[in-house]
Amino acid sequence: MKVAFIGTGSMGSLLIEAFLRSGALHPHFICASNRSLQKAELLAKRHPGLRVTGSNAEAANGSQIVFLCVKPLDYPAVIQELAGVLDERQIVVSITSPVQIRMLEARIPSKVAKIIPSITHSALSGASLCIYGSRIQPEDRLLLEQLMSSISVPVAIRETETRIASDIASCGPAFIAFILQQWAEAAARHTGIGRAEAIVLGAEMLHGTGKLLTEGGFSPEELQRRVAVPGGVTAEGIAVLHSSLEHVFAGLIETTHRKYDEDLSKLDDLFGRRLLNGTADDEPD
Ligand SMILES: NC(=O)C1=CN([C@@H]2O[C@H](COP(=O)(O)OP(=O)(O)OC[C@H]3O[C@@H](n4cnc5c(N)ncnc54)[C@H](O)[C@@H]3O)[C@@H](O)[C@H]2O)C=CC1
Ligand SMILES: O=C(O)[C@@H]1CCC=N1
Repeated sequence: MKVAFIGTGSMGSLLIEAFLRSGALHPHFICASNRSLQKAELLAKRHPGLRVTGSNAEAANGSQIVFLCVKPLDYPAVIQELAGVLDERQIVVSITSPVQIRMLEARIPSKVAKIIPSITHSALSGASLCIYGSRIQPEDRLLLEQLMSSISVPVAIRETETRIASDIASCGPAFIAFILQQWAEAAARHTGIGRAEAIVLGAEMLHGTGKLLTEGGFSPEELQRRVAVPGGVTAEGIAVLHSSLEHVFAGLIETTHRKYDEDLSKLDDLFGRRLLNGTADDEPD
């Protein structure tokens, strides 16, 4: 099975290397393209056999699955380049949340899916969020879920849930890392423990907590009950978090959804302009 990756930045490279490491894909069956070819060439150097090209159309041509790994506002240009080479047998996978499946189905003949990945896939873990377009057949879905399960836990979601699910699964590692950083810095400031030591302790704690919440079968409520012994320290700490965090998550969700809506309307505009004029200004890397 030939698989193409358009865009070999952070997420495109991460997906390619995770699929290779898991053994799901072999370098000889991957073709990658990137606007600046040097970035893709680094991947080819690390993985002999992997083909790279500066032409998105050449990468996509004849590939059974084409992963689009560029930023949302770069989609209209990439789709315009690919429209002439894609056919109805190919599966095109968008990895970005604001690009709607309807936007792609209106412009290319291929089957379209949206799969939002997460940096956690580089540790062959985390949930990948799968949304299937109207042309995706049961066998296409099976193929995509088999591929994604080599590096993640594929979870089917509705397109209307993309932003919130992506907040948790894809932005979540950054949000949790930020909380850990703040916690470790406060610990260092207030107690004199080393920041690095606090981060090691926190990272091991997160690893174990994640395991308990997944394979351990714990719910968040059970986990709190088991740790917060009556009259103990944890319950006092949870009371502080309860009052301090009350509005934090509502604000977070409001902000990410506002940004998503802005991107969505920019995309509608950009896709519309490309359809009318056949072109639009491209931003350099
Ligand atoms: N970074 C993350 O944790 C996650 C990112 N995503 C999505 O992945 C997408 C890519 O994000 P990153 O990899 O972080 O960004 P990035 O900026 O690292 O990579 C984008 C790549 O696309 C290339 N590119 C731009 N225009 C191009 C064109 N016309 N043809 C070919 N290549 C082109 C750029 O040179 C760059 O290498 C975004 O849409 C983002 O929403 C989704 C989930 C998680
Ligand atoms: O920050 C972003 O826009 C991307 C989407 C999900 C994670 N990172």
